[in-house]
Amino acid sequence: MNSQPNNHTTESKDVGSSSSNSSGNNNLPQKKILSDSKFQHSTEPSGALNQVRHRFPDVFQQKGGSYADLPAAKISELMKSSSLDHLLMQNAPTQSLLSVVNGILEESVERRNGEIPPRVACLLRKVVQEIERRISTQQGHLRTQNNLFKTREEKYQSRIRVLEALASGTNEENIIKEEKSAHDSKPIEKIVIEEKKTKDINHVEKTKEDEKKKEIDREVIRLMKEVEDKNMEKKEIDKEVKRLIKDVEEKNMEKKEIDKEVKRLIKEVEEKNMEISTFKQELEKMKKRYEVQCTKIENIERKDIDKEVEGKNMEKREVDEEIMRLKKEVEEKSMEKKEIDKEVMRLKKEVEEKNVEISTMKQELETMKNRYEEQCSKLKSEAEDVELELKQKSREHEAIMEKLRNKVRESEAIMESKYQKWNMKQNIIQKAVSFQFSSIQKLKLSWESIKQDVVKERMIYKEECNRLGVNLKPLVHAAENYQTVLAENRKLFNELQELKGNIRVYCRIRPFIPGQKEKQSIVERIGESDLVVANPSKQGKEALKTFKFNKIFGPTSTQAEVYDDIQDFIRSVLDGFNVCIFAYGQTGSGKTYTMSGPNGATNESLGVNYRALNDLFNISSSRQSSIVYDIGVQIIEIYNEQVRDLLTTDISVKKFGILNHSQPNGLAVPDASMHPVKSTADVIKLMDIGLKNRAKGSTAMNERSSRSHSVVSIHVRGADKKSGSTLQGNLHLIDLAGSERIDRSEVIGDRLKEAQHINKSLSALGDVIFSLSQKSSHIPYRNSKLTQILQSSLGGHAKTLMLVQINSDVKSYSESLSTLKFAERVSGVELGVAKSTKDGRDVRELMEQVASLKDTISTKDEEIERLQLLKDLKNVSNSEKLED
Ligand SMILES: Nc1ncnc2c1ncn2[C@@H]1O[C@H](COP(=O)(O)OP(=O)(O)OP(=O)(O)O)[C@@H](O)[C@H]1O
Repeated sequence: MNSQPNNHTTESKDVGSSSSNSSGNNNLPQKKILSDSKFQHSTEPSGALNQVRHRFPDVFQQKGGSYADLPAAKISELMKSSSLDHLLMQNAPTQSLLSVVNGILEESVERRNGEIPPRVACLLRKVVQEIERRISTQQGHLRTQNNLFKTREEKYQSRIRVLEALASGTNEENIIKEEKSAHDSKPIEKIVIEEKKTKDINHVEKTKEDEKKKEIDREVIRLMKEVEDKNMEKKEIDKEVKRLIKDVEEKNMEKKEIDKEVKRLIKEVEEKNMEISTFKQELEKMKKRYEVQCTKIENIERKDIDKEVEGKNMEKREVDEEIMRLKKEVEEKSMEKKEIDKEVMRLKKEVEEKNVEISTMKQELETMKNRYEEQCSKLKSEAEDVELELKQKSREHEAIMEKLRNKVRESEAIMESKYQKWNMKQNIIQKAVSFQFSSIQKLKLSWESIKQDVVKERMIYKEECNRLGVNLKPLVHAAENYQTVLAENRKLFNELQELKGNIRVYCRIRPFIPGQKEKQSIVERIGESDLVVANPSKQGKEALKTFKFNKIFGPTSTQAEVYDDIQDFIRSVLDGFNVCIFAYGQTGSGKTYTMSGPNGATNESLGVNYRALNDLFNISSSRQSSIVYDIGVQIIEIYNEQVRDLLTTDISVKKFGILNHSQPNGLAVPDASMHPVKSTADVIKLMDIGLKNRAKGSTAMNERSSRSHSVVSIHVRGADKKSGSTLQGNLHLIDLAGSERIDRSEVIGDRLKEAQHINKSLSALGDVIFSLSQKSSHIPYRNSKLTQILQSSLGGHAKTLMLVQINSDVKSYSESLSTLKFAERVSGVELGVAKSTKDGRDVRELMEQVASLKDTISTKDEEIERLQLLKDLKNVSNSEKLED
């Protein structure tokens, strides 16, 4: 029965598809489903089935046209080998079996007048039994399927319950954990603070966790809803299945009845067949008896025979009538059989219809089952997914909970350690507090004693302060006298200057200018204050001539070195002295260089004018606490015995008057413009303007020789802040015109006139200085404009510095010699080395006086500093007292 029919391939495919949808645990039901599918396919007409249906009558016809004619062996062979039995054995479709039965019945009706051979009837019974068996198997399968559905449903229900339990379990677990954590939080204030911190840290994680949980819950609720929907659907499907099963059962009952009817009819047909066969036998016997009678008649007399024949004919007619009757009866039976056949056909049709219905129902059932299975599998996969997800979530939850637990454990440990630390600290603090308490007691006691000491100290301090106040008085007095001391110091300094000589002569030897052809110098030796020049036209000692000045600057001397020795004069100006610095020398000997510096001078090459002004401003600003200075500048030139203002563009003033007697403002040329200056930069600007406006001309000795005397007058007015007294000082910085001899200058006309004026004024200057040094009663100031202007700065307490410039070139020997002689006349007589020697004792005394005064000043300075310190200390203590 297990051997496969032609539709084996289709079945295998069905098996494959159903097995792919079912789980491995359901092998047994799957097999049943497999046989169901077999059954199902057997109901459907297939190619193989039609083949069997068409082939079947041919098989019977080939065997001699009648079933009755077939020998028993042949029928059994047919049954066993190729046809019905084979079909049965091969698990042929039910439709084919029914077709076979139908064919047999039709055959028996058509060919055998309703006579069905008993073997065929037996075969029919087998077929009917097979159909019955299949229906019952189908029924069983349906029941198993139903059970399977129920089992699956239960399984899914249990899974859903597990999922629900899992979901609710996670919630409960979380609630339990939360409760546990809440329970663990003991109401220790410090721990609560710590726990709060931990909770705050975990709060964010918990919120995330809750959100995740809520999401899972929502997913579970959605799935539960889906499961409920599916259950509802399943219930409906179950109801439908039950209804179908009921229908199938009803149909089976109907079929059973039909089968019974078929059986009864078959029985009837068999009985009729038996009757027919009995009748045939009797007919055979009668035939035989007739033949015997015929032969007997032949042997008997013809008459007798005829009579007998007539009788026999009568008998035969009777028999024929009987046969006719029987035939009629057979026809009736045939009619009956036909009716039965019709009934069978109708029943068959009905069975077919029922089968179709059953197959439709089965198909429906199958589709529903498939749908149900699909839904179940989907649900299952979803449930598995959800289960996996839930597992994943629960694992994540577990991990998070583990983390939280670890954190809680860690924080517990930390709290424990902190608690212990706090306990230790508390103990320490308690100890410290008790220790401090005792210390405070001690301190209180000592405080009391200190208080008394402080009172005592205060008394002592007061006394000390009073004493200090008494001591401070002379110091304050001394401090007040400081300015006086300073003034005294200034006075002494100027006295010292005077002792050094109010008219001083410095000699500077110009170096050879780069590019100068002849570099033969007349200077043989340069000392500190003496200079030996050699006459190039003479030899030996005769050629040498020694000149002595206050200071000699060689060709290598820098501008700074020269100014270093001039600086003291500048200080005197701020002390209210008139100072006159002028450069004297032949053209090109470096007068302008020394006084102003070269064109585009740098810091290093700046001349006396700029350095002096810079110092003036520096010193005045250092003294600004005590004296306020106002500085003004005038720049004039004396050209051809005419005074010109170099700082004005106003040409209306043609002649500048010169005041012979010093005015209260100290101005010799009051009409010249006065320019107040605040810084060196201001003065530099003015000097630049003056230099540009200065009259210059070309001489044989210098291409651009200064043809006038330039006088830069700086007028300083100081006001003492404390005393209100004022002082006035003038600084005249004079760049004289070249002192060369007229014959050597090779000038004529205007230039000659210029040179004559220059020489005249220079000799007048020499005369004035000489007269001053001789302390003559008459000083010839009026001989030139230059001496008139410088009158206030040359006589009296004025200080004069003459910078004698020498060009050491051999060619300029005679000019240099006359310059040196002029300077010697001025310095030698005025300084009066001899006079100085004469008054050596007085000078020494004065020098000693100066030294002792300097010592006094330094002592006073120290004392003032000390007093200042004491004063500061007193102030501090007073402020402390006030704070107390
Ligand atoms: N000490 C020095 N070092 C370098 N160069 C110098 C020095 N003295 C003068 N000179 C240069 O010599 C030249 C003449 O100098 P300067 O013009 O100063 O002479 P001067 O006496 O003013 O002439 P003048 O009377 O004709 O105006 C200039 O080129 C100047 O730079």
